[in-house]
Amino acid sequence: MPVTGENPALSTEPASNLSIDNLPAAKIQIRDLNFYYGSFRALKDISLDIPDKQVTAFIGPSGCGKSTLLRTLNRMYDLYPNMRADGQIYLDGHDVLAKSMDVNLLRAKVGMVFQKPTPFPMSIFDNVAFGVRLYEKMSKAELAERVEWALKKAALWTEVKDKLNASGLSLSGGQQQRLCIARGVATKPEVLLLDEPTSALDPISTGAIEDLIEDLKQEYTIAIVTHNMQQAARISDYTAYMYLGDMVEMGNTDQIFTNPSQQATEDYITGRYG
Ligand SMILES: Nc1ncnc2c1ncn2[C@@H]1O[C@H](COP(=O)(O)OP(=O)(O)OP(=O)(O)O)[C@@H](O)[C@H]1O
Repeated sequence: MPVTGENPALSTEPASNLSIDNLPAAKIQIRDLNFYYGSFRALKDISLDIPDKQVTAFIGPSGCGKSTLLRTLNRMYDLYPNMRADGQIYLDGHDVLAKSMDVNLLRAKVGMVFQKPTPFPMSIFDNVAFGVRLYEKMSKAELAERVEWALKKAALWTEVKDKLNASGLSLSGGQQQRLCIARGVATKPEVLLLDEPTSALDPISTGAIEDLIEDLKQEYTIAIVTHNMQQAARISDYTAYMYLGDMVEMGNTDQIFTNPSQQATEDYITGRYG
């Protein structure tokens, strides 16, 4: 990570809308973040910390800006000329929004898995090896070892170890999503962004991916967008509730689900919203 826009002063300053006791060290700090699609302001002065090696869930009604926030964290919007972010995002104190930020390196550190499984039209092995080949130089044996490691992490190895040359597209939906997670962890990112990763999956595949998230948080910082309130309650340590581009409240998941400080949060989680 190039040393650009370092701002160590931020690291001890918690964001003001957090109601969190003993928040672990922040991996990502977001301050006064606004995001625009053309003239439409989809994120409004968002400030929050994403704690290191924890699962943070983003919940809120459709269109409130959850995916936009996630995509801002690894600058997925960069290719679109009419989209822009202002404010500050720091990853370990490095300014993510700085022009000088190496975006490829950023995306190697901050991996993303999307709602729909998106395997590349290539073999299972090549799907997982894709990002590794892009970012690292290693021998064939080392690459094979890394692919096996990633497939094991994604709880897919036993199902595919005898058909690594088969197309990624030949797998079931749940397997394809675990393949995408394997591709996501293969580059050993520090942060994993999961945008509704189980919304297209059956309960068994969903359970497998939830177990996997629990396991992955030992090593990775995870931010997940989910519409499934039970899922947020089951797998996250912290929960942030968003509404119409605002960050209404963030807190310990138990506290948000049992004793939120905002009426709007309570209305949403108890199903009274809308
Ligand atoms: N490419 C785009 N161009 C213009 N506006 C967009 C674009 N993508 C999203 N928006 C708008 O930005 C706002 C936030 O959208 P976003 O997809 O982040 O919401 P969300 O909370 O993730 O919704 P959902 O839960 O339905 O996925 C919405 O008003 C949406 O219409």
